[in-house]
Amino acid sequence: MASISEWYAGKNVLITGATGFMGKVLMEKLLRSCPDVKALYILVRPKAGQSMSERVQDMMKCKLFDRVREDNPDFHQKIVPISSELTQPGLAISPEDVKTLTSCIHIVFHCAATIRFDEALKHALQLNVISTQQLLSLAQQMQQLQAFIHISTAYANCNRRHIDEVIYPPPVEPKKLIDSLEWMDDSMVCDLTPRLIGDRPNTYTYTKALAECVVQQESGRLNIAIIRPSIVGASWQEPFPGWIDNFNGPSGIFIAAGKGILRTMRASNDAVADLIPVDVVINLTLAAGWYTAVHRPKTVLVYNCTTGGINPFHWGEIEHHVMSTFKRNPLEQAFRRPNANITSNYLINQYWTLVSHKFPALLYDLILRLSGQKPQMMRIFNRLHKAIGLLEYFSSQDWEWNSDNMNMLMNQLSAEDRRTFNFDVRQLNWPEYIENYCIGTKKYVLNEDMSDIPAARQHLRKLRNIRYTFNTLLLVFIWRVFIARSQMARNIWYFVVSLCFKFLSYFRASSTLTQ
Ligand SMILES: CCCCCCCC/C=C\CCCCCCCC(=O)SCCNC(=O)CCNC(=O)[C@H](O)C(C)(C)COP(=O)(O)OP(=O)(O)OC[C@H]1O[C@@H](n2cnc3c(N)ncnc32)[C@H](O)[C@@H]1OP(=O)(O)O
Ligand SMILES: NC(=O)C1=CN([C@@H]2O[C@H](COP(=O)(O)OP(=O)(O)OC[C@H]3O[C@@H](n4cnc5c(N)ncnc54)[C@H](OP(=O)(O)O)[C@@H]3O)[C@@H](O)[C@H]2O)C=CC1
Repeated sequence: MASISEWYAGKNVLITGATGFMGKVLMEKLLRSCPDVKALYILVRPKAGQSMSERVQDMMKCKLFDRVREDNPDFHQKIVPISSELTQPGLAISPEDVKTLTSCIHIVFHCAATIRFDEALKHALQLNVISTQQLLSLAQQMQQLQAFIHISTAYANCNRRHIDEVIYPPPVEPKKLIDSLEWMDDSMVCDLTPRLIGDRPNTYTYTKALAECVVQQESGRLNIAIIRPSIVGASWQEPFPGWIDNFNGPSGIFIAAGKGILRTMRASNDAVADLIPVDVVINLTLAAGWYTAVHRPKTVLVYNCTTGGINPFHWGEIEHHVMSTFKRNPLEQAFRRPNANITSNYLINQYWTLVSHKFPALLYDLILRLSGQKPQMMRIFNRLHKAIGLLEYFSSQDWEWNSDNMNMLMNQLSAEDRRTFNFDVRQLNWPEYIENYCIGTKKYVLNEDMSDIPAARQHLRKLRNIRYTFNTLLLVFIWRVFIARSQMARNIWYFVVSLCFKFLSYFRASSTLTQ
């Protein structure tokens, strides 16, 4: 049987969400490991004042594509951008482009979604559900289509503790919800949202669950697979270790901890941190594309793409390795020395939030105000607290995912494919992975140079000296205010000092006797 790379040779691939984190890694891997792929059609919209082509050109200059560029400097010729706004009717694809896509596409990877946890329900529904429905309708018209791969999330059913590789009944019939929300104004939808999402934590997981149901309903004549990754993190091996380009999920938390901003967070030390490297997800996705097209399973196969059941690692261990990496490889211009602790205790967390977040922020803003600058620290902390609040649900509990289909797929691959499209997370060395992940946030998210580490260390030493000076001044202040003003406090203080003195004298005497 043809290898995976051979199967992709000569194929036209359609990718949505190609400008996103996973979409880019998917494109890179396809271009590098399947060099004979015919063309990658990518649906892109203009954004932030940049046209579609400017965005695509910028994207291809990205460091992620360095290895592909080395192998084939003309790789951009294989990329065909198609203008599309997924929230518009017909995905806003021009009739000519529809004609091209329906006549030539062999496989579709649907990665686009809004992954924000605070997304308004109407928008999340529009993008994650209705666009998926529209893309499936387009796919139905594709004459050469062999497989449609939908990227979902392992947390689509996070209201369950044990999650099998099946599509669960939806919380509501998607069509009914779409029809109802159509006539409601935004404030009505906003009021109704908590009732609708029920025991799910946000509109993201809710709409991703509905999208799975839509995929099943529309699966009719199509060959479909669903990939459900857990928390997608930096790359493990490919194209190089530690590739990451955003603040989503744990990345923003790691950065905030490395910068010394985040000192406390509610998370369970013993809960499994179900992180999955992005290259693992992409390798599995490409392999699932091949399997779906070649073996044409009778039902929609769902692949839970997780690590917890195979090679578990816990949030407490993550905290330890993140802190240790940032102490050895500090980030530039840290606010304080990195020292974050996670706790599952609400009151302890509230206490440390007050002492280690709010108080230093107020103090820093006061200094900024006094020096004529604009206060900013409290604003940063308010945003951080909002983000943490949205993530805590996922870091305070664990889930069990069945990953039989991932194992089945691995067994279907030849030894060579298993190496080229490696998704065997049993080999993942977590401490090494977390170290590369943290260094990746430094290099690729914050664009910091590794050669500046000595200066960053020097800055940490300066912060340590400031802290010692501050603590000494605080002690003197406490002494002045509380001790020096009250006779009783003074007596207690002299008593404690004389006790210490006696203790020391005793020790000195006993140590001279033993010599
Ligand atoms: C010592 C460490 C110990 C570890 C402890 C445990 C850590 C546990 C952590 C996590 C585990 C759980 C994860 C579950 C995952 C589920 C899996 C999936 O299926 S999907 C993927 C997940 N999706 C998200 O992660 C979206 C979350 N993000 C949002 O919903 C929004 O970004 C939100 C509400 C957090 C912030 O919204 P706004 O409107 O305030 O800000 P905005 O527009 O997003 O960003 C503005 C700027 O701030 C940066 N930013 C965003 N998030 C940041 C952050 N967390 N820290 C710092 N900067 C951040 C952005 O890059 C942006 O920068 P510019 O304006 O472009 O320059
Ligand atoms: N990251 C994670 O931890 C996890 C992600 N997933 C799933 O993986 C998939 C990819 O996630 P990820 O790459 O991290 O997400 P990103 O936010 O990085 O990328 C989202 C992509 O969707 C595109 N998109 C969003 N809105 C529109 C629109 N209206 N029209 C056209 N395109 C649009 C974005 O384009 P643009 O650049 O124009 O905004 C971008 O390319 C999603 O389906 C997500 O649910 C699942 C589990 C975990």
